Amino acid sequence: MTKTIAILGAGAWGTTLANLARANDHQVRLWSRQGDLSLEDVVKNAEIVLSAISMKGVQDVALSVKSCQISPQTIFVTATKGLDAKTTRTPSQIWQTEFPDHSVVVLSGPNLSEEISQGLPAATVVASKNTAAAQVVQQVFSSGRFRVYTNSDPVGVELGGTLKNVMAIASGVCDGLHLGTNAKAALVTRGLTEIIRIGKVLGAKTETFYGLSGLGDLLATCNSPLSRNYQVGYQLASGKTLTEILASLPGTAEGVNTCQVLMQISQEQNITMPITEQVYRLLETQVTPKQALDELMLRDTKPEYHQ
Ligand SMILES: NC(=O)C1=CN([C@@H]2O[C@H](COP(=O)(O)OP(=O)(O)OC[C@H]3O[C@@H](n4cnc5c(N)ncnc54)[C@H](O)[C@@H]3O)[C@@H](O)[C@H]2O)C=CC1
Ligand SMILES: O=C(CO)COP(=O)(O)O
Repeated sequence: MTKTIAILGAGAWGTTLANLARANDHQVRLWSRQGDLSLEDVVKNAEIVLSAISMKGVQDVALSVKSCQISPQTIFVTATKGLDAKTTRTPSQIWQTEFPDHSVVVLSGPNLSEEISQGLPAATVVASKNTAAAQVVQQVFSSGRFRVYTNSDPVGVELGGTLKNVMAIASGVCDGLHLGTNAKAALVTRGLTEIIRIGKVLGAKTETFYGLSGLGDLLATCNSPLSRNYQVGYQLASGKTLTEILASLPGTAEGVNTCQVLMQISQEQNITMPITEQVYRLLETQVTPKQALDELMLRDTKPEYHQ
């Protein structure tokens, strides 16, 4: 059945998702700060409101939507991969706080928008506490080139997409320094262990991180020059400054902000995050890429798995 869908954020991801929904004959209205349509007009009578806004704009946009006319049945979908700098909340937690009586669905997976725009096949996950709402969103986007799975762990799905961005920066550094395939495999695998350690404390289920939105997105983003986060790391390794890199980067690299928020969480909740800490110190110019590598390689020896 045709749905009326408001998509907020007309960047790379919002535009790609709009095209996927339109290809399935849904009525899509796209909103951006620079566009001609008002937020009020875009969300009016929408059965689904999907946000693909960069993390830094989510709280303000959610508050603006709150002052618009929204049907009680409207499903909110969030596709942002980040953490709020002020509150450390995830985007779905922000939307759910502002709309406590609505269903909120997280959409996240190994989804480099450039490949999807080219019509290449991809899969994703839609996760919600409300299974029926996740199934509605599944139907909206599913097609022969975009396979959509449901999941009942929204925070886990969301954190998989968010935490891997920091590992993608580290992977870019690893490739930029030409450290080889063994080093990359070690980094991504220990990165997953670190993601699971953080994710469990933040309320996610371990098994979610072994799925598309966890391991799947980690593999895609850590291995593709199309990833903006990977590009940040790769170019840092080549000697550019973060300011120079961000000035020429097409779109948002959420891992930079996420890394700062994670350091705050690490201190507050006493979670060990060695890779995240080195990425943070590198972004803050406290270490060089080579020093960050040495710090990780020369940590105390330990069993692979410990409590
Ligand atoms: N591009 C991709 O391949 C994918 C991106 N994502 C996530 O989707 C989100 C958006 O990414 P992209 O579309 O690639 O970024 P982008 O930089 O291309 O677009 C960001 C959009 O957010 C809007 N925006 C930024 N700050 C705002 C504010 N303060 N108020 C209102 N609107 C604001 C911009 O105007 C733009 O429409 C990010 O969290 C990203 O991690 C998720 C999956 C794939
Ligand atoms: O999340 C993404 C792929 O799933 C996009 O990665 P970047 O934001 O690093 O480009």
